[in-house]
Amino acid sequence: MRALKDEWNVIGTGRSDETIERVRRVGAIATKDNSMACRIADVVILSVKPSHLRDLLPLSRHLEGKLVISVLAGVRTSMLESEFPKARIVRAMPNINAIIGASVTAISAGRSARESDIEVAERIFRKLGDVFRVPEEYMDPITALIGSGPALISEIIDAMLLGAVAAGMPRELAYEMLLKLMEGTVRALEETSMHPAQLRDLVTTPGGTTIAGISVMEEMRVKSGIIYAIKGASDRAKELGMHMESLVLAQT
Ligand SMILES: NC(=O)C1=CN([C@@H]2O[C@H](COP(=O)(O)OP(=O)(O)OC[C@H]3O[C@@H](n4cnc5c(N)ncnc54)[C@H](OP(=O)(O)O)[C@@H]3O)[C@@H](O)[C@H]2O)C=CC1
Ligand SMILES: O=C(O)[C@@H]1CCC=N1
Repeated sequence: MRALKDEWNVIGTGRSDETIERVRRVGAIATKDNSMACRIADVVILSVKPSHLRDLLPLSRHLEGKLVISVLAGVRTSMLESEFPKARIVRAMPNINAIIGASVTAISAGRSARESDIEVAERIFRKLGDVFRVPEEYMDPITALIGSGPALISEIIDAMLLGAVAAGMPRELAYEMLLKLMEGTVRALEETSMHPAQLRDLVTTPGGTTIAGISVMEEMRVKSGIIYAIKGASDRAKELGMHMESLVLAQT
């Protein structure tokens, strides 16, 4: 929100005093009145949990002619278009790295959105990092890979840290070196354009330490576990969207 404030007048809403206080702390206008915020705004960003979307449906009457950007996991533009028929819809999936301006955000246009709407969404999310325009059919896997990705990668880093401690390294030293390792590996892949398997093979001396580590990873099915983790998160995004659609249909 702080990054957006440099260029736009930002109003943040919430139901609790804590949220209002958080919005105020970043210097945006804070209110509990969603209707008023929607009436004033040119662009409305929906960022409640998918299960809370139903509470926002009555706002439809204030959204005529507005650009509505939804970051809700799993919720399809077609559904938002049927609930907010007079608004133009763009769907976005950012990630938590937005807190340091390093998000990767995917955006897809709904049928009602104009080119200029997608450009506005791009301008907004570019303030928070990199932006990719994608077909909406990729949004559920992107939610898994990019939206949930920082958590999955943090789990991997945490596991490697524990491994280093188990092998006898002091935690602080291991953590500092581990973060540099992550950064260096990403840069090596980017700058050489090597496939990860090529880089792995360069490190894997016959009969050496790396193959000993990889063998354990294979025995523990770590790689399959990660493949299924991404697939499972993507399936969950799809399930959340379908669940929302059935709840909304049941209500109308
Ligand atoms: N967390 C992440 O990394 C990512 C999340 N997303 C998506 O973003 C959305 C939000 O997720 P997340 O930030 O984790 O969830 P949080 O619960 O942390 O945030 C939701 C916010 O919505 C507010 N809120 C809920 N209901 C209303 C309402 N009726 N009117 C106004 N404000 C309301 C809540 O404040 P209060 O309770 O005070 O009302 C809270 O600040 C989800 O749909 C998720 O799928 C997408 C990408 C990444
Ligand atoms: O866990 C979630 O549902 C949200 C969506 C992407 C990241 N966090």
